[in-house]
Amino acid sequence: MDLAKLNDRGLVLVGAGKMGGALLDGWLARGLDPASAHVIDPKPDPRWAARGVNVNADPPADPAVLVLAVKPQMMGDVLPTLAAWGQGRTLVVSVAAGTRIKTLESSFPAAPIVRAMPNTPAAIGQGITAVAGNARADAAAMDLAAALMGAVGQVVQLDDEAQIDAVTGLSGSGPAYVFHLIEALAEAGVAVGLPADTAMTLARATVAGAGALALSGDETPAKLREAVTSPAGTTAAGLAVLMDPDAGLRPLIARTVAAATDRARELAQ
Ligand SMILES: NC(=O)c1ccc[n+]([C@@H]2O[C@H](COP(=O)([O-])OP(=O)(O)OC[C@H]3O[C@@H](n4cnc5c(N)ncnc54)[C@H](O)[C@@H]3O)[C@@H](O)[C@H]2O)c1
Ligand code: PRO
Repeated sequence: MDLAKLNDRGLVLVGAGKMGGALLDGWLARGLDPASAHVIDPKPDPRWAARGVNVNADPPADPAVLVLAVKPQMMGDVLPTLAAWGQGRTLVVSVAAGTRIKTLESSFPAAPIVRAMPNTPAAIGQGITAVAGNARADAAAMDLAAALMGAVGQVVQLDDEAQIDAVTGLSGSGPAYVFHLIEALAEAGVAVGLPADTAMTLARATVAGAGALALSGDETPAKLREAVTSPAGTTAAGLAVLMDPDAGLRPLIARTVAAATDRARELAQ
């Protein structure tokens, strides 16, 4: 979408921390006029004001979109202060883990509401967001939400809000798993004899390059893996460890995603 379309009525972002900030970076880079962007945050990063975004000042009475990006634990304090935007003209988008549509509806009973679970690569337009709407979120509202999140990456529409917890465990938290993979690769490179900075350069570029290759064509990850693996070669030796059915990556990642999904369910309110 041309985010310039939001520029007439404005966008209000409540909570411009790591995720809200990543989204705002992405939207500003893709045509949102800083003068139409309004941040409400008690500890705003000075970069927003420096870029011409309105910070804690005179938000519009009926913005096109209200984006909630505070911690789920803060929602109880924050939602009652925002009820004036729940009249139905403003699309409410919450990116919070855990906070259910039902909870949001109690503060915004007349509003179209979309729960969205993005991830931080949105800051460079390479996020992925899953969305689920309430009954008032008609096709136009879902299109607006998909366009908003589509401006900063891919969008997946969910059939059922309950799936958002699993999305949170996979792609919401997932960038952290991948960053940890880079750390682990670099540390392993040092352990086998490389200087730390060289190992980090190699690890970072390997993960980024493999990720880009995985997205670039129709080859499955399995085919791409096989293309790296010469019979009886080095990769086969490494994968014998990594793909061990009991101690390898699969069971570890399964437990990792399950733990994050369980935590999203625990945060439910
Ligand atoms: N960080 C991620 O990768 C990620 C991914 C997907 C979803 N989320 C969701 O995004 C939300 C924010 O997470 P985060 O990681 O950006 O946290 P964060 O702590 O970086 O950001 C939260 C922001 O909210 C602000 N804030 C606190 N109280 C406020 C109030 N009363 N009114 C307005 N703003 C207030 C804080 O100052 C901070 O800037 C969470 O609900 C989280 O579940 C985060
Ligand atoms: N960051 C948030 C958390 O850790 C939600 C997904 C990623 O709770």
